[in-house]
Amino acid sequence: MSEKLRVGIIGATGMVGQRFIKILADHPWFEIALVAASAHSAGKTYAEAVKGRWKMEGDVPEQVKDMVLHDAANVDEIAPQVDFIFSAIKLDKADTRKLEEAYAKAETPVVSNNSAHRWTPDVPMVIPEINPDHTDVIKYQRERLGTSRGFVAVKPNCSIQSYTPALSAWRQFEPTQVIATTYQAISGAGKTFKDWPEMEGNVIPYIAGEEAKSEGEPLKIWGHVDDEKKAIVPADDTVITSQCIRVPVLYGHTAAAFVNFRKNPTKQDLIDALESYTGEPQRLGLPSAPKQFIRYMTEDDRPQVRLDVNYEHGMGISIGRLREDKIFDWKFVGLSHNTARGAAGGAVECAELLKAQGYITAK
Ligand SMILES: NC(=O)C1=CN([C@@H]2O[C@H](COP(=O)(O)OP(=O)(O)OC[C@H]3O[C@@H](n4cnc5c(N)ncnc54)[C@H](OP(=O)(O)O)[C@@H]3O)[C@@H](O)[C@H]2O)C=CC1
Ligand SMILES: N[C@@H](CC(=O)OP(=O)(O)O)C(=O)O
Repeated sequence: MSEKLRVGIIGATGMVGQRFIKILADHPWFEIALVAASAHSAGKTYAEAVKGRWKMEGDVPEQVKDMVLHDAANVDEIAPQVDFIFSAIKLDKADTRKLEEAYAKAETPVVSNNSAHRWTPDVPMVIPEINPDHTDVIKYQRERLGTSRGFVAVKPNCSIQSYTPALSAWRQFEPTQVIATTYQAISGAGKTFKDWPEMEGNVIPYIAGEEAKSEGEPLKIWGHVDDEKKAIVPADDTVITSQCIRVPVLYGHTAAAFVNFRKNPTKQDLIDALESYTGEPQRLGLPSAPKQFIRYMTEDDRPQVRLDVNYEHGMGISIGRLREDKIFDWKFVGLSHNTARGAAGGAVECAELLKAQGYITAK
């Protein structure tokens, strides 16, 4: 590859924005051309803006330290300077939808972490290993927006990524009912223990809006592009119910899940399906693709957050404790990294897929 694509990060100063900076500091296809955040940060250098709130391991990467932050609202100023945008802004949903579409209409594709557009019917919500074909809907979105290259694509909520990959590997056995309880890290709320000391030794049984996302988003991911409706139609053959709990962990969302199937897989069928599950990112050799998307751990006390969260650089999913249940058919535990696979890493892999498919190009 000769030239890297120029990427702008909006919301670059937050927890997810910082993870984007870390991942993209040394990316073979993309280079950080511009950083933006709220009007409050605009005009500061990146290093000044994150002073005292840099939450990543290691120092702020050299190449962004002296970059001057833009106000993300200045679409006309930002769009001409970049080939595409990663969005990690935290704004209310209506404003986010408007801002992300403004970039798309300025012919600048947006790959977003924000939940605002997840249920826009012609916006693909992509886990590249699972539903890479959903990007087919982009042609209909471009038709609606009147663009030739601009569009919005999103990655799903972080907590679903600890159980949805396993259920996706098991779609062939026709899962009908699922209970998923998630144990979510505080970085999911953009926080560390320093910012949120009440979380030390504590458990909070409420994360606003999370249960609806946990129950609904996998269905869109398992849906299909309907050419008549020019939209993604969610699957309706699985019902998920969930409870989402905040726990005193910095990185790593764990899920304890129960599942009923229409078919009758054995334990070995289920393990084989996990271990052999592979997708477009592996086939295409995308730079962020884990070699092994899902691993099965046989030890009784795994996966553990401390030992396993960074599996495949935080891009792999660890599953364990698969066993028969008295009420449901099977139960298991899953773990994923919420700011890597679950946020910035998942979005970067999605952008790599979009580039490989020809949707993101140099301007
Ligand atoms: N943390 C996680 O694990 C996950 C987060 N997400 C989503 O990613 C997004 C970012 O989350 P997170 O990084 O945790 O949030 P943070 O609160 O850590 O960061 C928010 C970012 O948004 C910027 N921002 C705030 N107000 C505005 C504004 N008016 N205009 C432009 N930018 C603004 C902030 O800039 P400034 O510094 O100037 O205030 C900052 O860069 C959210 O939508 C979140 O729901 C998705 C999956 C997982
Ligand atoms: N709500 C998640 C993080 C998040 O931002 O989710 P979403 O991308 O769906 O808004 C958590 O607190 O762990």
